[in-house]
Amino acid sequence: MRLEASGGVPPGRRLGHVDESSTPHARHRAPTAAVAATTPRGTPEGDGADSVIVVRDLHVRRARTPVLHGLSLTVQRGRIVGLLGPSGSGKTTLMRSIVGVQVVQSGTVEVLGLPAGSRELRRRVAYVTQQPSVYDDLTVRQNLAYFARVLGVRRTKVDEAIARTHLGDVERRLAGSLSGGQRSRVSLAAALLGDAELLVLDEPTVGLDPVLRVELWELFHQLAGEGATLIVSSHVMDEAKRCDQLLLMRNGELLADASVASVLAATGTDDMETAFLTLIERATTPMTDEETSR
Ligand SMILES: Nc1ncnc2c1ncn2[C@@H]1O[C@H](COP(=O)(O)OP(=O)(O)OP(=O)(O)O)[C@@H](O)[C@H]1O
Repeated sequence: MRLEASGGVPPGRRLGHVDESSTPHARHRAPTAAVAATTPRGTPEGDGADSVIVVRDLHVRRARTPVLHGLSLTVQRGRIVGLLGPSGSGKTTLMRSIVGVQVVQSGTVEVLGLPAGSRELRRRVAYVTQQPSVYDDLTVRQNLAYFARVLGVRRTKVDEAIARTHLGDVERRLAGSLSGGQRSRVSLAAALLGDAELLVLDEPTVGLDPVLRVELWELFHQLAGEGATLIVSSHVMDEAKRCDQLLLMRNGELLADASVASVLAATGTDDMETAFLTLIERATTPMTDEETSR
């Protein structure tokens, strides 16, 4: 995971990966299986004071290939939003668009009432990428003390972040000597230093044992209880059940934007993995004669 936007993108890191082309592309057919209980797709409620993220008709290309095909969604304050989908479905690209480091082809992304990537959002939005962003030759504590200084926050925030991410046992170890899961937690701890209003976390539980996974989800719920909004991507379907809102993605489209209960009810199952597979199956079922003759 790499900390990109808590207190700004690290020096030397280019903003807005320029990988779009201006060539228009054909609009994809909306999946027939879309579940939209939270917000009807295509009609985000952008005016509500509690909308932290409003995405409208977002199209993104990467290396000239269309990756996001007209996504629209709204996220309300204090929610934990699970961003789920197979590898390559566009989760990271959507997250990058939300934190404002992705050039978009068309559409709009508003975060906390401002265009994504606005300077004013730098301290209000924290982004933890899949690649840990830590200095290997500094200890855990030194890493966090450094980021605290960059952000201009009190040193006590370092203790708080270490405690919240359960890094106390390794705080004096060099980051380079830690396991992948521990290094990821250092990145997460750095993201917590600034009390960001929106936390965008790309696969934060990868490489964690089941106990730590549960503890991390407890932390996410505490943060949401304190008013933060969290976008958490994951491949692990049972983690979806811990979220308030699910965004299920496939091939750059939203198969569902709904609560867990709605997704399960719409697919007639109790199991999130089966629900997701059902949605995929419905989305890929060829249209019937009846539908095409309309
Ligand atoms: N830098 C890049 N240049 C070109 N194409 C890219 C780049 N990064 C991602 N892509 C492509 O964009 C699509 C979406 O990728 P993205 O990383 O957003 O998916 P993802 O759902 O986050 O995948 P994963 O779960 O494996 O991280 C994929 O087809 C991927 O190959």
